[in-house]
Amino acid sequence: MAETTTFRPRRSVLYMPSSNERALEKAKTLPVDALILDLEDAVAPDAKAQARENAAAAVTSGEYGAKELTIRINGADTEWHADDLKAAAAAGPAAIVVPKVNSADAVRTLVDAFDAAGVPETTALWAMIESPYAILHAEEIAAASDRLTVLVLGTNDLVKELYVDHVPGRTNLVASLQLAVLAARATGKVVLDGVYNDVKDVDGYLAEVAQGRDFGFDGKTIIHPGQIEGANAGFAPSPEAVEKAQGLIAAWEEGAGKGVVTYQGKMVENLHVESAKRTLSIAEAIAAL
Ligand SMILES: CC(C)(COP(=O)(O)OP(=O)(O)OC[C@H]1O[C@@H](n2cnc3c(N)ncnc32)[C@H](O)[C@@H]1OP(=O)(O)O)[C@@H](O)C(=O)NCCC(=O)NCCSC(=O)C[C@H](O)C(=O)O
Ligand SMILES: [Mg+2]
Repeated sequence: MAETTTFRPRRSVLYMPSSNERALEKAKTLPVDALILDLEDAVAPDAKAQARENAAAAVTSGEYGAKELTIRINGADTEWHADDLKAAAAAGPAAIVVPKVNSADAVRTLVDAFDAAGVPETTALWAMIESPYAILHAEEIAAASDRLTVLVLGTNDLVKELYVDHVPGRTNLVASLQLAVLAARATGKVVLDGVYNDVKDVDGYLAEVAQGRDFGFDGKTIIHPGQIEGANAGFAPSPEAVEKAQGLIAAWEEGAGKGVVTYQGKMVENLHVESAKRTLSIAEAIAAL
């Protein structure tokens, strides 16, 4: 289940309350890379059972095209966790998203629980990193199992646990975001940025998308259809970046055998060529969607 072998775009990963049947229907046509069918925070306690059924039915419906379908279950310390896991195991989504994963031991316990519940091997574990303790142990969490393929930042819970507010530019989260990206890169995992709550603030949202991309996130979790386009564009290589990557590779190949060439006046070494090739392979994977 290594994520590094085949690249799968996860620019836009949309949460939706699995109790919201209208949203579940609408999502079939939305151009997102992945969906998180939520059973946790977005679903009221008295709607949990129906949401569980809806999420399982969505996963097995075959009506969501190529979108990667995941189910976010309730945390291991809740009364709903066991039933959620059982339903998700039977449905077999691409991944089960588990909130508030705080340690490597918690990952190992979850993987054992997946096996005990009969979760298919094709279903990965996506772990949500959303507490100060989890941030400080993100590398251990990420490395704890091959089954864990994606780290998902939960910035609402993180802000709550840090006793801070959401501020423009996320200056109070910079260290946390960077640690999460470092942990993912050090262990070969995918890492998704947290959500932007103000669904009407387009400028603020796009600034946060750009910030997440610059930090090195692979994509953004989102909460509203209006946020899809910004994430899809922000986490895809721009046409200029693709053109530059092609030119850089061509310049390198023309200077065959030299350890260093220049492109557009700048030094190019093999490591820059590797980055350019990565850019092109991401662009190709997106084009192939
Ligand atoms: C945020 C919302 C409650 C806003 O809902 P609403 O006011 O109904 O939005 P609109 O009227 O603008 O909706 C327009 C149409 O789009 C559909 N819609 C809206 N949201 C979604 C969605 N997420 N997925 C699919 N479709 C959606 C509406 O049904 C309308 O459709 P139509 O009538 O046919 O035109 C709402 O957007 C929402 O509930 N969002 C998801 C909230 C959620 O899942 N939250 C939990 C995860 S966030 C989190 O906490 C992460 C982490 O744990 C952390 O700690 O940070
Ligand atoms: Mg959360």
